[in-house]
Amino acid sequence: MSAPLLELRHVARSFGGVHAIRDVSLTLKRGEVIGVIGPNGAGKTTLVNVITGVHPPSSGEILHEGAPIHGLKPYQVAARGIARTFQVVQPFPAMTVIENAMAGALFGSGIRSMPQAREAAMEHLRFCGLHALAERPASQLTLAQRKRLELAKSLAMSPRLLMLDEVNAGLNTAEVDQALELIRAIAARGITVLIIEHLLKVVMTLCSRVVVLHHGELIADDPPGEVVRDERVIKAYLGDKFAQRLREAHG
Ligand SMILES: Nc1ncnc2c1ncn2[C@@H]1O[C@H](COP(=O)(O)OP(=O)(O)OP(=O)(O)O)[C@@H](O)[C@H]1O
Repeated sequence: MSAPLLELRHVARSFGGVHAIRDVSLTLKRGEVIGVIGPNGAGKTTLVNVITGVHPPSSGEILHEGAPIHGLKPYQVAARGIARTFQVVQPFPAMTVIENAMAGALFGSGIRSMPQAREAAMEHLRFCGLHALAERPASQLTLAQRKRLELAKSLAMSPRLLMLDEVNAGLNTAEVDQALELIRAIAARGITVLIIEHLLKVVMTLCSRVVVLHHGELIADDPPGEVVRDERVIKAYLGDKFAQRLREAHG
């Protein structure tokens, strides 16, 4: 049997006396869409940061297709096809939309020529519905468009695992629905998606599995229908009334 796409074994990361994540063990399989939820400060972004080499784990192991990656630098992790978006989207404002997407193509995908990078960038802008804005300065984009550009830039890196950190935060209902469609289309390409999300609607409709963090600990790793019935999750995060509404809305 081949090794899982990604495996975390007893991973912990502390900052001074703060245990941002503790003893997290988790396996991601190819083609899954996994949600990560939990209260503010639960360790969700730290989880992505340790996987991507931004903050190496204090202890534990991270294996990508069976090979350890926990000592690698972020660019080395990216080169293995592991990409992420940031909670606060920061396109290079002085560059055009297509130049931003080209940066992704040149950085992560192995493409080295500018015409090829441009072609790849345009394809990803089209996929994300931004091709008509290709020559605009990135600074002119709306928040929803900036988030799409962040996706296009990450996709241009040809990832096999894409981690989305609150990609829907600040969007209105219509924009969230459009983003949902886009994330579905990304997953349909066979890219494994790990999505940190506060909007439970997104998690309930998109994810086959939901990981719940609380005070840095993984307290659940189950299908969404089970997570909303899990007493620990209800107590730590959802609350009784909200959990009840979710169960009613999603059977
Ligand atoms: N670079 C850092 N230096 C110091 N403390 C940090 C750092 N990064 C995270 N922390 C701390 O680790 C804990 C987990 O933070 P993290 O950002 O991972 O949580 P989160 O679940 O993503 O929260 P949110 O939903 O608010 O984004 C918090 O107490 C945070 O203050």
